[in-house]
Formats: sequence, structure tokens, C-alpha cells
Amino acid sequence: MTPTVSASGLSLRYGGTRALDDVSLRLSPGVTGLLGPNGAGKTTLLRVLATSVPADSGAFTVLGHDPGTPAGRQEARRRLGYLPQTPGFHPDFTAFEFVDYVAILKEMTDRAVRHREVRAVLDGVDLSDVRGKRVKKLSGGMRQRVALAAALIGDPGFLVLDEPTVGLDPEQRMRFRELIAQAGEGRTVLLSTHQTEDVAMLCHRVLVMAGGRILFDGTPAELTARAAGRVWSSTERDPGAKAGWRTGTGSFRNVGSPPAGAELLEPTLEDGYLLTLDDAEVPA
Ligand SMILES: Nc1ncnc2c1ncn2[C@@H]1O[C@H](COP(=O)(O)OP(=O)(O)OP(=O)(O)O)[C@@H](O)[C@H]1O
Repeated sequence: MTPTVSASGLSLRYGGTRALDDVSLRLSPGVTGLLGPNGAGKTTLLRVLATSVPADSGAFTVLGHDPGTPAGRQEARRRLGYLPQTPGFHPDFTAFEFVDYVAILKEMTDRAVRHREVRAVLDGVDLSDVRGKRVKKLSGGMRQRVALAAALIGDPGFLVLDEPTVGLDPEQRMRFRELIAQAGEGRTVLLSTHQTEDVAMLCHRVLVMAGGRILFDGTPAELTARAAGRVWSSTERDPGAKAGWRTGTGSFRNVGSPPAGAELLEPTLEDGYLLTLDDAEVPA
């Protein structure tokens, strides 16, 4: 499949910190998850791809446009939606006013057309009933949906979501997952998250980052398979395990290198993720 977003050799330093170190990737329609420990470089990568900060070196294209040139940057920006880690809401704006403001920034000049679209995106994230409420009065889950609506304005082909489910309760997270899955139909979505379940349930592909580099690029099933034969059960904590804990059933679940004859357990995507970091000697 032809990639919709393609990057090669992206590097970016903040003083002595190498936040991005020679990152190359190719994204296609559907939801791609981006996992990595704190400080891995996920937000930096998303900011670069959302054209919010320039990389020191490397290049990328968004739906055929090169943000390295002023004209290409403008075209790329018209085609992307970005939900940053901390959306900059003006607290006194209503949900409608905030999304409308983003629509104005996206150069939607015809007021009637713009207002129609603002109502449609708010409707799409189930916020029609509260569109006149001030953002500061909304719950955390509703605020995140306002931010998603703002990212979806103008029907962007590339959607960048930075930890959108953080701080949401399980019910809100489930609802948000539904919306992300819908957004990923026919659209390229890059989703940064610490929730391995989000990746297992939503993504057709997953990238694991640490120290500014991509350590893994494949399907969620391939990431899970990295832990095959490396998760086992025992009655006591196995001293050879990288991690081990007593489960609700009373037996220990160990992750690492099992002893001969160990009772192997089905691995999860989280096991595959943690072992990928461990194999690369990155603290999780
Ligand atoms: N504006 C900045 N100035 C200086 N250093 C920065 C800046 N932004 C990020 N960094 C550093 O760059 C590295 C990558 O940070 P980044 O925020 O991209 O990681 P992350 O994977 O998104 O982390 P988290 O999961 O905690 O959000 C970190 O070491 C961070 O401290």
C-alpha cells in the first residue's frame, strides 16, 4: 500500500537531549499506535509530523506534500488534525466557540459553511447537547471529545492524537476508543498512548519508541508474539524473572526467561512491549 505519511532520518535535539534520533517511518490508513516510556520522544515525533516544530534534519511528506517548503507546509496543514497532549482551551469558550475558533484558524472563511461543519463534528463526538456550555464546565472526557472535534474539523486525512485517553475513566475511554476507531476509517491516525490495551484493541500497527529511536514497527500480533514462550506461572516468584507478581488466583505470573519445564502462559501485547524495552536495555 502506498504510504500516506512517510518520514526518513528525522532527528531533533533539545540542547544535549536527543529527542529524535534518525527516525524513519511509513504510515497508511487506519490507526497506528505509538508506545514508549516517558521521555521516549513520542510527543516530539508527533509535533514534528504535525508541523508544529521543525526537525533539525530529515524529511517527511503528508499526503504527498512536503512540509519542508512553505507551500508544502500550508498544504500539509490543511490536511492534518492534531490533538496535542494539553489542548490549549480558552476556559471561557463554549465547546462550539472553541471548535469554531480552530475552524477559523484552518482558514474556513464562509461563516455559514463553517458553523454547519462545527455542528457536524460536535454531533459526531456526541456533544450536540452541550455545545453551548463553557469548556471549563465540561467533564475531562467531554473536554477530550471537544479537542477531538477540533482536530477533525476540515476532515483531515492525517490525524495526530497525543495521549487522548489519559485521565479518562474506563467508560469514557471505551467511548473514546469507538470515536478513534471511527476516525481511523479511511484516514491515517497516529495515536500516542501509554495504554497497551488501546493499541491491542484499536491499532492495525504499532511503533515502539525509546531514546528517540523506533525499536519496533509491526502489527500488534507481532509485538505480542515477541513474548511467546517468555511468560510463565509458578507458585513462588521466580528469581530469574524480569518481572513477576502474585495474581488474584494466588499463583505468580512471571515475564522473562522461563526455566525448563515451566508452565507457559499466553502473552499479552503489554508483555511483548515490556520485553522489547528490556531486550533493548531501556528501563520501562
Ligand atoms: N521543549 C523541550 N526542551 C527541552 N527538552 C525537551 C523539550 N521537549 C522535550 N524534551 C526532552 O526530549 C525528550 C523527549 O521528550 P518527549 O516529550 O518527546 O517524550 P514522550 O515520549 O512524549 O514522553 P511522555 O510519555 O512523558 O509524554 C525528553 O528527554 C524530554 O525531556
